[in-house]
Amino acid sequence: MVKHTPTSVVTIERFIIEQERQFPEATGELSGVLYDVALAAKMIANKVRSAGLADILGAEGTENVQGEQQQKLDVIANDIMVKAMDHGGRLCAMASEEEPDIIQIPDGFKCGKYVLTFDPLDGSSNIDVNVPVGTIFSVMRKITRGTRGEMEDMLQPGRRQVAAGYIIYGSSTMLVYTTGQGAHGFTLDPSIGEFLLSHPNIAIPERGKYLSVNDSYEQAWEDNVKGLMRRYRGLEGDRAPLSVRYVGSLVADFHRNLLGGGIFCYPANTKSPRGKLRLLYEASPLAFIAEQAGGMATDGHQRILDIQPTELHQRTPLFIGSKDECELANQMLGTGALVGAG
Ligand SMILES: O=P(O)(O)OC[C@H]1O[C@](O)(COP(=O)(O)O)[C@@H](O)[C@@H]1O
Ligand SMILES: [Mg+2]
Ligand SMILES: [Mg+2]
Repeated sequence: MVKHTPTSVVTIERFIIEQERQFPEATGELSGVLYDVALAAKMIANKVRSAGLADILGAEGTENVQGEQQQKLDVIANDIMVKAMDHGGRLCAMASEEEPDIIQIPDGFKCGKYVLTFDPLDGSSNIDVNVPVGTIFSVMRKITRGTRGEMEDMLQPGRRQVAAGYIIYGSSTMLVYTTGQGAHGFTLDPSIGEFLLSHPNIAIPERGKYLSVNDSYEQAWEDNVKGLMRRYRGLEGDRAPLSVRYVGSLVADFHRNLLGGGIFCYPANTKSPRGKLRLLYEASPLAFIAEQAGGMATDGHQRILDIQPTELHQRTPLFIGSKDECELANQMLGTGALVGAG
């Protein structure tokens, strides 16, 4: 792989090609999928940036399959993703947080060998208050015969992902992705409209600094979860307390912890016994990134990437980020017993 100096100007397209060259058998189809995602990201970034001026804030007045009120930008971002991805001839089907069923490739367009699942706009509750939001995506290879995408192609464990990533629409727009060769970050240079390599080979600190959790659910947590949070906060055992940071946009909380070290937790609670976050297009893609950056992702009992999905919109408890904090989660939740100090 070409070594880039901090000053070399590397567009995401060039970086994707260099990665592809590592695989002589590569056809370029996966690279094509990543180009299309980068294009969709620029178009969504444009909408998010001027949302306040364009009357696209607020609720759409419709509900999605999760029973959530859809925001106008949820629907706009979903449309942009579908329209950017459905005619390139690389995908055979898609699935989105905002659509109940599999999104088939329209008749007349060529079907390809990949499936894409995505969360078009993550952090919807933060759209109207100008707090960072994101987009999350995951790519897997088609495993069934025939041209059309089937449920079986979607319901694959995360370890089968061939690519995954997210875009954060924050003070700058960044795209972070992996194809299993490390996790790399690109910053959108608005003056030229290009994603440029800014964070090659991201490595998450082994021991975290931040704890991201919505503890307004504390009353609804199991005792072992409460015990775990007391450990993270240094209220029990001899760990230094983590500093609490919670934006309420998974992508933004994850991104901070990926760069600065920390753990994002969305445990199950009596109201949401399977947690809130969706396995296929939130937990699995971020788990692939976390592991490629030297971190971990677990539901407290097993590796997120080993969970066999059974439903398109299934949820999972999520503990993701620095290795040290994730291992403590496994220790304390896996056995359910309160583990000794430290
Ligand atoms: O308000 P809560 O319960 O803390 O949930 C916040 C979580 O819900 C989400 O907004 C769910 O994602 P969507 O906005 O894509 O539905 C996450 O981004 C975030 O981490
Ligand atoms: Mg989301
Ligand atoms: Mg969403």
